[in-house]
Amino acid sequence: MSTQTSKTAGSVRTRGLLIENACLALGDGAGTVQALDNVSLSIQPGELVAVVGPSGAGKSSLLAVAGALTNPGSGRVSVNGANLGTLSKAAKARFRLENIGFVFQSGNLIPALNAAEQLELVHRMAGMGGRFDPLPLLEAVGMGHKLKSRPGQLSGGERQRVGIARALVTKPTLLLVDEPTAALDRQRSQDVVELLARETHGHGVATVMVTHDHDVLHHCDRVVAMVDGRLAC
Ligand SMILES: Nc1ncnc2c1ncn2[C@@H]1O[C@H](COP(=O)(O)OP(=O)(O)OP(=O)(O)O)[C@@H](O)[C@H]1O
Repeated sequence: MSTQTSKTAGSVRTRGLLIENACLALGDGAGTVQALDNVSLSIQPGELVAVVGPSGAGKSSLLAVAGALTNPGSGRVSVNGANLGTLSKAAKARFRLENIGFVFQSGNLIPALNAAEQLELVHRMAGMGGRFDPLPLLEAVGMGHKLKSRPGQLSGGERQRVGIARALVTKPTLLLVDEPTAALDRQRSQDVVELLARETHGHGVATVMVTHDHDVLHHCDRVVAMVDGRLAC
């Protein structure tokens, strides 16, 4: 598998996401499950990779270690050259906010905020400073005309679009997407994943999308399958 690298100050940095030999055991005693079993995966900037597999295969665990939410028991996870295992808890939280975008099943928007405010909040929380105009990003996802709409006034597909725009506010290196089409009909599922592909390619983001929806896989650059904590590419 080829990996894109860049030279900085004499050292070689791997861009995008690099997971090397990650193992993660969950539960304890006789109930211990090997959620990740020696998983290695490299995703380059501008690449949309789908992760498929049966329930319990380890897909959420993969997103959790890639997103610095869980430390693997062994192995190494790097995002844009930064080894997540060396970061303190606080540094990890900061790194997540500044470098990693998350998109969840239902959009996970804040009910009281309109579309523009959802994006403005992330901009403020990330301490990005300066004036922020949410319109270009919302226009990019086809939601420029619903700036003032709250989640309750939007369809499932529209909420998902706002969720994608919100995840892109910080210009993340890595976008982690969990079942984005679970609540959507066939056409909206196609639209949302097509949008993810466009934004991934346009912004040079490394995107990992967990999905059970095989109808959307043709939008992805690569599909990897997980079974029993292992990647079967
Ligand atoms: N907190 C936990 N304690 C113990 N075992 C766990 C825990 N969370 C997950 N597991 C187990 O780890 C394995 C991987 O779970 P994971 O949630 O990563 O799978 P998944 O592929 O995302 O499943 P699904 O498609 O159903 O969401 C499963 O066997 C699961 O039962």
